[in-house]
Amino acid sequence: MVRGTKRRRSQIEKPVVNRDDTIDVDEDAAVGDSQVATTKAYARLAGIRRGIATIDLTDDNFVCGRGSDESPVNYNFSSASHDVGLYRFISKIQFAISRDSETRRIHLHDHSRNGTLVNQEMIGKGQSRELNNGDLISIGIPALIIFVFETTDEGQYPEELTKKYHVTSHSLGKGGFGKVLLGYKRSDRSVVAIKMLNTQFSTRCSRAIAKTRDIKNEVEVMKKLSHPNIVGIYDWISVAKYSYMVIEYVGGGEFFTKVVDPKYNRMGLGESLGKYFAFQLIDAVMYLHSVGICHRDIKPENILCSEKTERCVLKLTDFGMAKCSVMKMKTRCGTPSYNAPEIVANEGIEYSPKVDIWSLGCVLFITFSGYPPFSEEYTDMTMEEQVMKGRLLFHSQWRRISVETQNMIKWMLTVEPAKRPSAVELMSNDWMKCADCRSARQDIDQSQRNQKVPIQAAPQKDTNNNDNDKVAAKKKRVPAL
Ligand SMILES: Nc1ncnc2c1ncn2[C@@H]1O[C@H](COP(=O)(O)OP(=O)(O)OP(=O)(O)O)[C@@H](O)[C@H]1O
Repeated sequence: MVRGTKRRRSQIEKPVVNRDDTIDVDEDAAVGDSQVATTKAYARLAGIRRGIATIDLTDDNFVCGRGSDESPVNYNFSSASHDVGLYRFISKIQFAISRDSETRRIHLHDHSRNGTLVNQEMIGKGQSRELNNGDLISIGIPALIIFVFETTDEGQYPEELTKKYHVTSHSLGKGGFGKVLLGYKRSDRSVVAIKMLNTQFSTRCSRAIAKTRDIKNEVEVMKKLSHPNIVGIYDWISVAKYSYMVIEYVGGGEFFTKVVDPKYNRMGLGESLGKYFAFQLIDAVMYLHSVGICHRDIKPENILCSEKTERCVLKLTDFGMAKCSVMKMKTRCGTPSYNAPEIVANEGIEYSPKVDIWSLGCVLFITFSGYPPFSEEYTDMTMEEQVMKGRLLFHSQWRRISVETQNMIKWMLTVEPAKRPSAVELMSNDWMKCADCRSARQDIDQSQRNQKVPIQAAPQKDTNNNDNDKVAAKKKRVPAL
């Protein structure tokens, strides 16, 4: 309890703190008075940071902050006072929430000098903003997310989903069949990505029927997999028009964005960083093939980065095209510029998981050099011809890349599948015995150790230079939104 807040507490209404969801809240803050508790909540502040309660909003006006004799509050954050990284940002009056009795619209009013953010956007002292279901509320900086605002009257998402997850309005990206939203598991408040797929068109559009089948297949395949370089799946909920895949949150964006980052000047990521990523992708593909799965759509857009930092853990995703490789694979699928010659030939002849090695070769070619090996833009021959001939152009970018690396890429891009290496052959090659590959291994192991700690938002910068704070921040994973 923050000193001075207790005596005045009775003067303003207490919030109802939802016990199901509450962690480490002191008794006084946790118990609402019975008069208020019987009133139906119109909205809820779902605490998603350790020590922050979930608060049912029943009254049209609600105030929170550290509180004091002069500034009484409904919720005083005393349960988070141990959380130095957060508590130092909280003002006596942090923000207020009001509901218009006529329009029923709900607004957040920022009263803090450090500021309150809604969906990562600073509101600013004295400013207000309307709140909508799923909005994220942070304190001071975007990464310090403390609440998900949830209205209680909306059936926006199916109960099967919302009883297990807080679904936020924060979009992580859009795909061909829907969007990906940030979410939190109710059980441990860990962060997840919720991929919403619209299956409505399945009755009308044959391509969408295929995609509906893909979703089931994608889920079945993902459920079989467990590897640090492959996005994990937690849940799959399918209700009416929508399918919701609850998957591992990977916060650093697409690998594609990294490869084309202007800071590399269209020159590629270079030998050292390239090998660091090559090791991870070869390891992921070696694992996939060892459990009998062929991805069939490996490309930089289907690889996610754990962080926005230069060195990060890569995660292979989008298993919509994946297939159990003991089954016959004949279908022409994937992305043309990454497709192996045996797929491009389209002769209905069976192909093998070596098609993934070809696609991986294309990904690594562009990773090392900054330009794709095969493209419609190379006008001297069609892309099909380029692929069928395995025609590779080594421009000046390759001058800074070793001959050994060039040979490895050429090996992966061998037209004849039988002569193309398997992932095991790649991994056991001397090329993989290097400091960058060892460093990748260490970083993967470290990220797995970090994942055992419930994932929570934490400050990105330690401006106080407080050692205890630094240790605490290191233990937590910061979702880079
Ligand atoms: N697990 C995740 N964690 C964080 N962000 C993600 C995650 N999965 C996807 N995203 C974000 O959402 C965007 C769209 O992802 P999605 O997989 O739906 O795209 P897509 O491959 O184009 O879609 P489709 O599966 O329909 O082909 C990605 O570019 C990425 O920015």
